[in-house]
Amino acid sequence: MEQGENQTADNLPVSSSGNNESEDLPVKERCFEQREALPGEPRCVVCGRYGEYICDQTDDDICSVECKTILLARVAAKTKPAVQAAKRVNLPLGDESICIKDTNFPNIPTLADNRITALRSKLDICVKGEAVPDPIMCFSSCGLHEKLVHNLETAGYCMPTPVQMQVIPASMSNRSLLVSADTGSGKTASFLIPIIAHCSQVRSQQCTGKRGPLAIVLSPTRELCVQVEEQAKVLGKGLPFKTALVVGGDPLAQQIYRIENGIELIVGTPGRLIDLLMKHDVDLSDVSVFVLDEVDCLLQRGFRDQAMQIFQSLSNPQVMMFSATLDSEVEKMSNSLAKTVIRVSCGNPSRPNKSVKQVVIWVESKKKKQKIFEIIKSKQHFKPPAVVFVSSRVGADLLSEAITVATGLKVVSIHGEKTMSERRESLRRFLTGEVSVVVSTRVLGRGMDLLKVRQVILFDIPNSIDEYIHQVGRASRMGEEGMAIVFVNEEDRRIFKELVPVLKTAGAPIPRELANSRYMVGVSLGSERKRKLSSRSRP
Ligand SMILES: Nc1ncnc2c1ncn2[C@@H]1O[C@H](COP(=O)(O)OP(=O)(O)OP(=O)(O)O)[C@@H](O)[C@H]1O
Repeated sequence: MEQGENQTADNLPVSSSGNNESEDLPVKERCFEQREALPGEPRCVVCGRYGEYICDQTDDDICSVECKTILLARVAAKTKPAVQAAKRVNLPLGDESICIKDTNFPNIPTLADNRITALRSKLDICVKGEAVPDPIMCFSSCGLHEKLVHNLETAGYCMPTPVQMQVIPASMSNRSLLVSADTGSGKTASFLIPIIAHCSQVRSQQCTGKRGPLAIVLSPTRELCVQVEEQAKVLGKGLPFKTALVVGGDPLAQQIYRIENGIELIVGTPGRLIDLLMKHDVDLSDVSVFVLDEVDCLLQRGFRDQAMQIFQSLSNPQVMMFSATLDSEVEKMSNSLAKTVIRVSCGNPSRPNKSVKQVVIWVESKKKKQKIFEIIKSKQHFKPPAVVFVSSRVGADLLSEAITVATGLKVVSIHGEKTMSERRESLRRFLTGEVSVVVSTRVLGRGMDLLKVRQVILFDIPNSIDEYIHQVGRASRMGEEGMAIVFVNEEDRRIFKELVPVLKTAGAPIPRELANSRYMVGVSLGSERKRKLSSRSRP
């Protein structure tokens, strides 16, 4: 140990040089307790904050016990031959061959800051915040456990998507994040990978047998929770990583039993999680990661109070918030969850996915059924499996029956009034190809990864442009081409002013009745240009 260092908890030497005040203060346990580095001060090699301490095993500057643990895990992972830390990869856009800049792998050639900026710009990544970690170009570059890298490969994740490139290193530096990225761009794995890495690392270093949850993911719908939990299980296979699904409609007792038996991650809807926490004493003191998936929805009235209540029962967690649609209102509200966030924006969020062709048809309400029957009967226009979105639960049941009668096809409906087992069964039948059409309320509108679906029909256009963007997004995953057929008539006038500019930007034909509608007065390309500029100026 160097002279002038104090031995402290966890064998972390505290440098006393130049900072007499810190001598009496305890070593920072968590990264977020540390302040940002001032110009010229040492920076933590893991998170970039003030590097107040020196890691005795590596001689690197670090900010806290937490970052020391991460650093040592990375060093250990680096020495394992199976983890290829310095793999050369081609940029997905362009023909440049570059390596990852990772301050924790000093032997890897790094990119200069201006090239990092160019790389972000090429990948359509915008960031805002202090000392934002550089993007990674391959999964193995951030010291992930060998098994996790293997699981990613098995799942077919050869390289990270742009949102993953930026979010994974930022999240692994324990920074809170507000992320917007296109529908179907891989946001789920961008928070699951760091969660799995964190949980398995904590467990492998833990001496006690205590296994209270370490992370919570909140999602607005049961179906989305089921999907996220399933993906978490796939990616965390073979690691000390267990999950609990906490959603309404499933027996509460089973959920409590599972948590009591030791898990790492809870995936749940706000209502059921609150219910569980009120009725049962779940120890959340070890939860250090809190994810709000579809954050704009979770911060809307109806969910907001519950989400905040859950947040308040945690002690200073790292908060990660995601959606394809974020506006300034959500940004403001997100400040009450995390004070200093990194803002990441990838692709073209708050716009319908470019890979989905939008076909808007003006149809009077009484003719809508006839129109959808025609489409479904047409070999040229019907591209099953297809999701039909409607606005009401009764409407979903009636329309699914009507389609079956008119076309002879097997159709199921999914909405919030059905039991959980009915919803699961209908989704199973749809996903396995047993039925080719599902009629759903907005329950399937957000986040659902309906892999083979390339066609959605918005029988009833939703009330907000954000829900529109999410529903249209079900027709494409990872840039695959899809189609959204949208029925519109004067009853949908509340959305006209937002819809038309969105269609114009996408180059989608606008029905004459919509373009000439008296509810369109005052909407011009000028206002659209303003909107584009303001969204571009956002991070
Ligand atoms: N790195 C990757 N390589 C290959 N496939 C990936 C990768 N990351 C994610 N995927 C797949 O891409 C699909 C879309 O991912 P995901 O559902 O996370 O999108 P999303 O951004 O959350 O979309 P939405 O906003 O609609 O919820 C999924 O099928 C997922 O398994």
